[in-house]
Amino acid sequence: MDVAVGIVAQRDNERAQDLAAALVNALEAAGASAVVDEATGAAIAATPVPVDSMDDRDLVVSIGGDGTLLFVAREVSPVPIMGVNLGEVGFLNAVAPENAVDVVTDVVADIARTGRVEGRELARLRATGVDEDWTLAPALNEIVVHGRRRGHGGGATIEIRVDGQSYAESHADGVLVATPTGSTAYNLSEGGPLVHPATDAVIVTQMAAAESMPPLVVEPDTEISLTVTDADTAYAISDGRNRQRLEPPATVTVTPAADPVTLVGPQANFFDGLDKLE
Ligand SMILES: NC(=O)c1ccc[n+]([C@@H]2O[C@H](COP(=O)([O-])OP(=O)(O)OC[C@H]3O[C@@H](n4cnc5c(N)ncnc54)[C@H](O)[C@@H]3O)[C@@H](O)[C@H]2O)c1
Ligand SMILES: Nc1ncnc2c1ncn2[C@@H]1O[C@H](COP(=O)(O)OP(=O)(O)OP(=O)(O)O)[C@@H](O)[C@H]1O
Repeated sequence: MDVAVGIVAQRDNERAQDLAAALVNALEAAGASAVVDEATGAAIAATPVPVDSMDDRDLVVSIGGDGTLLFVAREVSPVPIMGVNLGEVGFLNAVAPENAVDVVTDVVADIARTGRVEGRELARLRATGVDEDWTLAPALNEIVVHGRRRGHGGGATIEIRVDGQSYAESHADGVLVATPTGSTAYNLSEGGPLVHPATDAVIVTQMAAAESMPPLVVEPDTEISLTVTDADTAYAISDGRNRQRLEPPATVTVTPAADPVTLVGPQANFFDGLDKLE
């Protein structure tokens, strides 16, 4: 089959753009078609398309840091994604830049031969408003519910219910519901546990709670509900970017999202990656 690839390079990053240009050349030489995001298309000789229109591609390559991959996942999933790491941490991006051309052309040759893409499915979380009509973009890392702002005077009282049973209720900066993927991100900074990526789980971590309970790990099909009171304003936020303003009292329900993210390419060694975290 003719394989169609999309490439998204971190904006304003010349190294990412140079690598995108090298990938376009290698893919076209191998008989595949390649398009790039619009910002990259303005900098290199390649066909630019909006990132959200890459959902018709067989594979999308994200060149940048974890933030770029989270952005690409939001725009193109369920299309399989390969992450090339140009960032500092790069937990989600297993491919080193010097290997990118070889790894991408090998994967594209496999897709051409088999018509299939091999990848690992990463679960996401879905947050919806109870009695309010909104749903956030699915979260690959975490859903955070917090008060007006982080820090003194900005918190709220948040009750956490797990499949209908009350687990904790406290004044806090917020509460974080994370996937195993997100365990190494914001969850870790707030004292939540590391969860190995092969584990199916959802993590619930309070943020600077006055009366804290230990972080809780539950099985993925659990319904977590967060009821916010004692604040004029609060927010529900998916992966740090997609946010919904709440007018407390308000309840947010967090459940498994229907579509996972499919990550293609070699899997980063989890324990080696931990050295990169602060
Ligand atoms: N105090 C904190 O640790 C904190 C605060 C806000 C957001 N975040 C994280 O940033 C994410 C949004 O990313 P962004 O790029 O838009 O914001 P950003 O640019 O502020 O990135 C924050 C940092 O989180 C790292 N990161 C993201 N996902 C990770 C993961 N799964 N494992 C390990 N590190 C990871 C990134 O490499 C970056 O260094 C959110 O999902 C949240 O997890 C962390
Ligand atoms: N090609 C692009 N087109 C549009 N938006 C982009 C593009 N590349 C990056 N972005 C925006 O930039 C954000 C992430 O990039 P950012 O530079 O903040 O972090 P990063 O990829 O984690 O890199 P680093 O590790 O260097 O911080 C995305 O959420 C997205 O909004």
